[in-house]
Amino acid sequence: MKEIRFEHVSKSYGKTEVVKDLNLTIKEGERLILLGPSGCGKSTTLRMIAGLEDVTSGSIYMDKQKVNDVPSGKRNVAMVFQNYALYPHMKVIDNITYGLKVKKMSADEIKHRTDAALEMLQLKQYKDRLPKDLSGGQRQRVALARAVVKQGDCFLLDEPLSNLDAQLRVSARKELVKIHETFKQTLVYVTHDQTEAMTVGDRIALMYQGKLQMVDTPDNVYHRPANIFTAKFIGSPPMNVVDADFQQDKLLFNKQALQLSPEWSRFIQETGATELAFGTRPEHIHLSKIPLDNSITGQVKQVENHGSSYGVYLDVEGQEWIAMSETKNWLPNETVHIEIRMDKIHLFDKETTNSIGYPKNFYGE
Ligand SMILES: Nc1ncnc2c1ncn2[C@@H]1O[C@H](COP(=O)(O)OP(=O)(O)OP(=O)(O)O)[C@@H](O)[C@H]1O
Repeated sequence: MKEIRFEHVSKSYGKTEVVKDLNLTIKEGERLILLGPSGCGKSTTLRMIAGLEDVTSGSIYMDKQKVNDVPSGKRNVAMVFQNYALYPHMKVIDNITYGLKVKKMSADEIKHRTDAALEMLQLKQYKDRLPKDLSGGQRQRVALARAVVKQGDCFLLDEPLSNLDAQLRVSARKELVKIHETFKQTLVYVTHDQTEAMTVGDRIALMYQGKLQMVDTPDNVYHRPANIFTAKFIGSPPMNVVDADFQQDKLLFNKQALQLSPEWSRFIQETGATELAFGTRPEHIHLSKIPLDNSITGQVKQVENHGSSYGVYLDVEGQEWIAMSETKNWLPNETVHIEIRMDKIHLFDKETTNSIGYPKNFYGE
């Protein structure tokens, strides 16, 4: 088990910097998720840990050792790739044991480790098959078994579940967490799927355009997003983030106003912010056909069926909002009253896009 530390790490391909001044400590034994949209630099970051990519500037440490110049084979990491990278001409058992044989491990130790991995990943009955005769899910389990038997210090996974169907992903996700709880290696997991990140991660490191946006627990990333990008990336449908003005104890949307709680108005005054972006999650909005206390109005644009609830798109003073509703009887162009959970709001500095923070003792802290 090892701590992995990035100190001012940047990576460029030619003139394009794809990872920018990354400072991140991955704690020994934790499950850290590298999350972000396609092309944000997550795979490159993982490959730098594995030693499959050079670092352009800065340093990577594993515990106290700087590993920039340590070759991949000497870093004691096990990696699972998105396409599994199994040897097509080798049986399952040989795929799993190959790396151990290359390392000249004793036959007894190889058998011990392999039997345990076959058992854990329910692969015993497939051990003599070739990869082409396995389903996607089974191949994925072989790739995991091959990584598990290495018993490396770090377990690196690059979108390991992306080739599986939705149901298999859920069971594979649980299996992975179980494996990790057995071995407790430092686990770094790349995905662009926020559900996977929320369910598997002890912490999530969210990246965008090569820059780390926030690193924190799934709860904090969801409830206390550090900036507008994080607020909109996490959560589905995404958080509404719209322009608002602050005046005394009110938030103004053009001529309409929402009353703030005394804690929030004091807090905003303390920060001195006036140009604000206001955030509210679609599930924290309640729609009504009749006027409500502390509400504003908007016009219904479209209703979308989400299965268990309906997404209602609204025009509020020229800005688009989305609210979740349990009912679908909202008519296009109808004026509706919008009530917001004022204890669950988010405010961002419009210029920097960073959260202005939250009043002390808010959410019962
Ligand atoms: N060998 C390479 N040469 C040039 N550019 C590269 C190379 N590898 C990656 N890139 C570029 O670096 C950027 C980051 O790529 P990376 O694979 O790390 O992104 P990612 O976040 O993992 O994306 P995805 O989820 O699509 O795999 C992308 O713009 C990509 O095109």
